Amino acid sequence: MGSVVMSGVGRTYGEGDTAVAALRGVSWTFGEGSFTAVMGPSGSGKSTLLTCAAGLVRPSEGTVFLGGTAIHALPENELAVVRRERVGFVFQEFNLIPALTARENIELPLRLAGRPVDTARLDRIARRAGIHDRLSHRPDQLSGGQQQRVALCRALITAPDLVCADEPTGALDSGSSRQVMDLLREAVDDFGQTLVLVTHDPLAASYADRVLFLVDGSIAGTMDAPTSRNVAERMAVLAGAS
Ligand SMILES: Nc1ncnc2c1ncn2[C@@H]1O[C@H](COP(=O)(O)OP(=O)(O)OP(=O)(O)O)[C@@H](O)[C@H]1O
Repeated sequence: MGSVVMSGVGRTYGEGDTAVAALRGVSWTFGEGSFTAVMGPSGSGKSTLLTCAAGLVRPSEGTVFLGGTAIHALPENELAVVRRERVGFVFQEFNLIPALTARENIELPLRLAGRPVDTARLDRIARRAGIHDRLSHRPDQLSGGQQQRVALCRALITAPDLVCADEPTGALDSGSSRQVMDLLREAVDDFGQTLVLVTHDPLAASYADRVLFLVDGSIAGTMDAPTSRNVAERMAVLAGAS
């Protein structure tokens, strides 16, 4: 059920003379258990695509099915539950709660949903993330890379239909970035998660099964089995054309 099917999705911000068409008629299926990187020039609509897929932003037109649920048509209160319980988010700024320990941060989505904490699953995920010996630390006692790995554990703890990662390595050095990207790849390969990654970094994109290129709010092409070199070359072509 962890697929996202978008059909004819458009999103316009503002009205009249100041209206900006951020997405224009995008149709795409993020298959269950797939890892897709979304790339494109600044302002091409990457974050808007991700937030429409996750139910954070409502499309102006078109339909979005998340794990079989028509989220474009849900009332706000039901959409909030979908976001909380069926989508995991990882952002550039780790967005951990400073007063909570790493373990409490990871447990938070389950507690908010009134669901029991599966301690064995939490420990397994934390061990895979290499933070099992840091679970009683608060975020300010952790490195940036460790904080991002805690954030990723928090995104995975509910076994969501979709994991959204928006520039998750943007604030990390190359070593920490590699650890986070390895972990995202494992979330797909070993936990069967469906993952959509927005990134400007060709190296990060090379971890995906496929890259989706956006230009001016439309799909401008795809690349399967990407390498960082091939992605960088395509991005240079797109930047020249846009
Ligand atoms: N809340 C908003 N209000 C008005 N315009 C917006 C809003 N969010 C995005 N836009 C506009 O929509 C277009 C697409 O933005 P979006 O953030 O989706 O692009 P992006 O490819 O993720 O950009 P970047 O790589 O710079 O983060 C841009 O022109 C942006 O200015």
